Amino acid sequence: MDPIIQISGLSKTYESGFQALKQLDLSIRRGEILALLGPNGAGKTTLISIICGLVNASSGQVLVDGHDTVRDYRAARQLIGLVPQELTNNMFDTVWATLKLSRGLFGKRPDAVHLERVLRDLSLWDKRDERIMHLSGGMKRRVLIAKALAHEPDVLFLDEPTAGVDVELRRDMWALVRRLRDQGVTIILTTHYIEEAEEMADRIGVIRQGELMLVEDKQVLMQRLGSKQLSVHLQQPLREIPTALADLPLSLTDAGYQLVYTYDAHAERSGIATLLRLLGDAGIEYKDLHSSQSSLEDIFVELVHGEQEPT
Ligand SMILES: Nc1ncnc2c1ncn2[C@@H]1O[C@H](COP(=O)(O)OP(=O)(O)OP(=O)(O)O)[C@@H](O)[C@H]1O
Repeated sequence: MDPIIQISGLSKTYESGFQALKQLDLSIRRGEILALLGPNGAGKTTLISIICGLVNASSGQVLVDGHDTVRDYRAARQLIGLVPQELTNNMFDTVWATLKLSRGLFGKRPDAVHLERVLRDLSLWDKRDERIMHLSGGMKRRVLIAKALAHEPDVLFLDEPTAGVDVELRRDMWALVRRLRDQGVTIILTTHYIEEAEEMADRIGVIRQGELMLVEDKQVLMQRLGSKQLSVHLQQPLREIPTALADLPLSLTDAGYQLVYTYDAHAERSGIATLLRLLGDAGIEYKDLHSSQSSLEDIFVELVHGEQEPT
């Protein structure tokens, strides 16, 4: 793995005493699309704000392409484009002036060709001479994205990019994100929408109460989703899985009273008939059989709402 961002032991306690991030470690791969899922207040915006140098961490370190975001702030920040949740444009400026200024702030030489491309990609070219205050809400959000791309960042953060936007803008944004990824830009997006993570991401991370509960390749997660489980509740507990069953994908739980068999939900043969025959041959009796299939939604709900911390 070639990480572009390395986060280690990152914690944040706000002045109120609230701990928003707890010892978070994460490596973000160069060129990937990483979706960070999590409920309201999980710490996603805090994490992004620390990486972008807008909020100070209480402890821990963030390196962006090897540059420490505190000691080497300018070099690190220059590599990053941030599309925040809230509108932060100067309403009196024109679209073109906003982009030009933003590019200049990052010390990049003027490049009208690049800015034109960005504006055309976001269907904003016709609006380039308009003052931002005269644009619709959707157009203002497009300007936020254009502004984040004006200095040609290597990493783009999108904080809940599609919350409350219409279908057309959502589709345009997804297409743009894919194009940027094809150009080698690393993209991190936060979202509440599981479908968005499924549709867009190479990897999915789940944050809950300031902790990274899981970060996994989407394909691996989807494979796990494609698997089904059959639970066999036994009459008598087993101390271990008998040798006759050793080749099957089985695990023993519930103090030896339950055998869990995992199989591919889409396979032609589940192998259940073989399992039951082998159980019979080995003289293992069971009371009950129960099958289940999990979805990304289940995994997410379980992770996020699973064990609530005592309040
Ligand atoms: N400046 C602050 N002072 C005190 N607490 C804060 C501050 N900013 C955020 N918090 C708290 O930190 C927690 C994490 O907030 P954060 O905005 O990072 O969550 P989030 O995952 O981005 O949520 P959302 O999905 O709602 O945007 C929340 O409980 C929030 O109330």
